[in-house]
Amino acid sequence: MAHILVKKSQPLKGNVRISGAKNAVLPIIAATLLADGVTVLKGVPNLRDVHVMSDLLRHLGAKVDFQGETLTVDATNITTFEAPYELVSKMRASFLVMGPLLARFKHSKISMPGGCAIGTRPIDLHLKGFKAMGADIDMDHGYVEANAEKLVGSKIYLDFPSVGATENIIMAAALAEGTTIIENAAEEPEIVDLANFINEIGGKVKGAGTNTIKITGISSLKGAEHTVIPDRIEAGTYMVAAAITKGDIVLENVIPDHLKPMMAKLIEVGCKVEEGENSIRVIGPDRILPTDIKTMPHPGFPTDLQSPFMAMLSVAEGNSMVIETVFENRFMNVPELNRMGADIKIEGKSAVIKGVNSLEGSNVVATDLRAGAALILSGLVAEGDTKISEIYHVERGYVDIVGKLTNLGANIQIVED
Ligand SMILES: CC(=O)N[C@H]1[C@@H](OP(=O)(O)OP(=O)(O)OC[C@H]2O[C@@H](n3ccc(=O)[nH]c3=O)[C@H](O)[C@@H]2O)O[C@H](CO)[C@@H](O)[C@@H]1O
Ligand SMILES: C=C(OP(=O)(O)O)C(=O)O
Repeated sequence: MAHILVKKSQPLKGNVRISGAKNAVLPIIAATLLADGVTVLKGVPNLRDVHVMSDLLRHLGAKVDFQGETLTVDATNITTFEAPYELVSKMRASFLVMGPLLARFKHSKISMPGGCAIGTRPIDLHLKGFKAMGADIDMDHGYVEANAEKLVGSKIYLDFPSVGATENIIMAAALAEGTTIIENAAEEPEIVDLANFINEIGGKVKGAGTNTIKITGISSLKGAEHTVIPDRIEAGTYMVAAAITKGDIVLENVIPDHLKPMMAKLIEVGCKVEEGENSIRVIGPDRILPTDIKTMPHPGFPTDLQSPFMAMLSVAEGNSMVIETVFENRFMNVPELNRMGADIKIEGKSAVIKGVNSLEGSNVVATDLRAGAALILSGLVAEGDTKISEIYHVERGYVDIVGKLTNLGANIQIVED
């Protein structure tokens, strides 16, 4: 098992190219199951989660080839509709194959994704959507089995704008008979990218990016070529890296519109932010100013950047508050930050952060993907060595984070234990 060793670093400076979005490409790979023929995806990030999703599609019988940033899928001949525990337990997004399999083959059996470090993460809203379209759902021995004679378009109101449920229902509806309307749908940019992809393969999805999405079912879909949007969460993490190290970083390959909540907060904490057409420059202040953050579905502040922002606020000049409203257990990194000398107290959904003057390098554990990124950011400004273990979490979502930070001047390396 390897760990990441971070030493106190100089202000990070230079350009960093942002990779394709993990949370866009995973549902899009699932959606390739809807199409006959070959689909070519460009700008695909070389991440552990992308390899897991590729393996899952191969298990189902699809041909998948991943070279550089191009992923080619031919899902014309699917040989099984079952996703086993071994593959689903590696990554919750595996459950996104249920909608497309059900739509195309009227049958699907997927291991129930369990909870994870950040919360219980039920799938009731996904299933509510499939049932409304006419599927029978059975739960047995840890598996969810869905069967339908045919899927019929329906009006579905989501109790919460779940990203995954919105995606799974869009994919199921793409090949259903008639029209599906999703109300209180998630509005994240990744939903828009999925809808664009489905339209490129011949589908009819309207309204993605708003809270009402209308999908008109089509009888069959054909492969196409699509370029994945840049990763706004990876981008936000490098923006915090500039802020916390008093650095000056230009992010290339970003869509500034997707980063509005992050830019607004960074300006509040004292950063200078310059927006280009496909780039953003962030210049960190001498000392971070305190602020409050409340995570919300898009276009609110994203929960996936809550831990990196908290790491930054832990060294602010004053007190901040972070309220996590999306996942019930996303403060797992707090004890680790406190081990590094941060002063953070949790009260229910809120974390009260007393800014400290400095952090101390320690042995810490990456409890989840973004918690791991937060610890790397803290390590960049902590006195001494920070040794972060369980780094496979970080590798799920950041392409070559050690290489990209090193290019910006960070003192960071992977050490094989
Ligand atoms: C692969 C991917 O894209 N992951 C992202 C996706 O996760 P994911 O799609 O799992 O997140 P959701 O939007 O579905 O979850 C948001 C909240 O809704 C709850 N819920 C969800 C579904 C359901 O059927 N019932 C239910 O109660 C969840 O427990 C959670 O509290 O969106 C999250 C919210 O922006 C991000 O943090 C994740 O990075
Ligand atoms: C929570 C995340 O991902 P996942 O939904 O794949 O666990 C994330 O990207 O921060």
